[in-house]
Formats: sequence, structure tokens, C-alpha cells
Amino acid sequence: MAHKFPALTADQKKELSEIAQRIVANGKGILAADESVGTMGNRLQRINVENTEENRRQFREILFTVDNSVSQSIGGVILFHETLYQKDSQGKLFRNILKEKGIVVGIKLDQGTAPLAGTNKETTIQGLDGLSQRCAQYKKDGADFGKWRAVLRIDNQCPSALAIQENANALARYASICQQNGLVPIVEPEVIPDGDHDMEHCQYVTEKVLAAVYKALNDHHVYLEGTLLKPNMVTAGHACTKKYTPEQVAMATVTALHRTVPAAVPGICFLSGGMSEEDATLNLNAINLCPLPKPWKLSFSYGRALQASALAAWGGKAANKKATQEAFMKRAVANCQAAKGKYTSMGSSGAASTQSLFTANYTY
Ligand SMILES: O=P(O)(O)OC[C@@]1(O)O[C@H](CO)[C@@H](O)[C@@H]1O
Repeated sequence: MAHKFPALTADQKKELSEIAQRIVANGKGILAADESVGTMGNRLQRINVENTEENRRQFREILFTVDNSVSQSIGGVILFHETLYQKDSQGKLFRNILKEKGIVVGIKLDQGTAPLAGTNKETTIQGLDGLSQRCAQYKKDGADFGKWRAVLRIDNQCPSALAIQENANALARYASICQQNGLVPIVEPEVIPDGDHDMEHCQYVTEKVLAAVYKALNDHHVYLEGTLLKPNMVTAGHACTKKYTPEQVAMATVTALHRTVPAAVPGICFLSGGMSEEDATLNLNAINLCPLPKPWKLSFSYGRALQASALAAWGGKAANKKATQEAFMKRAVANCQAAKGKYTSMGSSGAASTQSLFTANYTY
């Protein structure tokens, strides 16, 4: 039965589904360079670089001015507000540099967590007030997709039914507002890896969270073909003593997705969640080789797992530009291969790529 009050016109739907498909075409994924000022401060602290606007700009200039061939691996880049309006040293807006490479520009839209009183330190996400106006402005300023990250944690009584419900509803409301303004919403319900739970428990929780998210998206009349999902992979908690192979992670992850994510969703771009660069690539490769039906593109939207060795190579020094770009390009190409199930590990490729990037209680 046709809906009496359609949320979107046929032209709006066409635009949204074309943007979503472009981002994940041919093994492409997303560079999540949308760290807030505080999160970027943590990254810079690890390499002893001061967290100034100019240092953040310089690192991002190096990433975005990498060789044009990066557009074979990276279909979209998520920016933080500050970065959307920053320029390279020649005075050219970053967003124009990316667009000229054929890369779709995205923007982080959520505004951080707020506590849910009466729960075991659970949170919801802020940023719905005024969101429509912000989306309209960002669309004018060149963004074609948005991102909203909700945080769910596994612990005693967590995630609670309230946290699951509240975050699913906020994600759906955000997604609806994005689509009304021509932005493809990246829907990110992250079950964070803090804790000592096993992989099976993570799978159970991930299924409950995703089922609630897709019910809410349907309730809010969100056009699934014009969305992308950014979930966690199903892994054991960081403090779990039992270890799992990439094939086990892949089977648990694809099983959870297969049970909960409609086939209309064009792409699922995983977050890296503190995995080492190499683990994030190996797991993505195994996911694409998993012998279960996979009706969606299975790709990446990595922050830490695309930038850790680049940051280490940079060290805050302009003279290290070439090495930084090489390190970034290496991970971009590796993850693109993994998104096609064609990655073969080169063995040890520098300490930074195998180092865990996990930070306890990581929120922003
Ligand atoms: O887990 P990762 O791959 O490092 O980052 C995933 C992510 O959603 O979380 C960060 C914090 O919001 C963002 O910068 C990024 O987009």
C-alpha cells in the first residue's frame, strides 16, 4: 500500500541512493577524519604534538592532498565542523580538494553524549535541536552525507532497554532530518568494546541494538536505500581472555547483520573501534569472504585504523609529508582490497600497524 504522506519525492530518493552507492562503489570506503577537537587532542598527544587549530589543519592537509589515486579506495571523507571550513596552504578549501578527487564530503552532526539518569552510566546523544537548519547549511556548503554516533556499552544491566530505545529513536530522527535536507545519514550505533564479555555476548547485544535501530528507522519513514550503516564488528570485549580468529569474528558479524539489517541498505561501513590497523583490515577481509548471504556492500569507515601509522610517520613535522602520505595510502589500499575479500597481509609492516588502538571508556 502506498504511503499517504510520502516523506520524500522520487527525485530526493534518487539523489540519496546515488550518493550512498557512490560512497561504497567498487570496494571504496570512508575515511573518518571527523575527530572533534578533544578527540584529536588525544591523538596528537600520543605523538607529542600540541593540539592547536594549525596542527590539526596541517595533518589533515597532508591526508587530503595525497595522490589522486586515493579516490579508488576512499569514496567519502567525514569532516568535523572546523575542517569543513579549513583551507590548504594555497588557500583552497579542503572540501573542494576532496570533491575534485571525486570523493564525497560528509559531516559529523551529533554533539556528544548526555547521561541517561537512573542507568548504569549509559548515555544518549545530543544534537537534534536545530539539526535541520545545520543540515541545510552543510548541504549548501558542499556536504552530501552526515554521521551520528550513538554509544552503547556492555556491562551489568547494560545496554538497558531504555538506552537501546532512546538511541535508536535519536538515530532515526537524525536520519529522517538528514534525508529531508539531501544528506545521506550514516547511522552509527556503536557497541563499544570495553569489558570482558565474550564474542557471543557481543553478538547477542549487537543483534538487539540493530533490530531496534531498524524498527525505529522504519517508524520514522527513513528511506533505507539512501542510508549507510556504520556498526561495530562483533568481537569479544577488550579484556576478554578468550581470543577469536578473523573467521570467527566474520561469522558472528555477518550472522548478526544478516538477522537484522534489511537488504535495501546499500552499504555497511564498519568502525574500527580500537582494533589495530592490521586487525581491522584482516577482519574486514574475512567478513567479505564469509560464506553467508551478503546483500550489502561490506566496507570500512575507519578513523584510528586509517590514520594511526600516518600520524606516527608525521610526528608533527612538515618534512615527513611523503612518509605520512605513503602510510595513509597503504592502509587505504589495503582496506579497499579487504572490502573485496582480496587482501593478503604483507606480514609485519611497521609497529604502528599492529598496535592496539583501544582507549578505555572512549567516547569522544
Ligand atoms: O573507531 P574508529 O574507526 O577510530 O572511529 C569511528 C568514529 O565514529 O569514532 C570517532 C569518534 O567519534 C570518529 O572520529 C569516527 O568517525
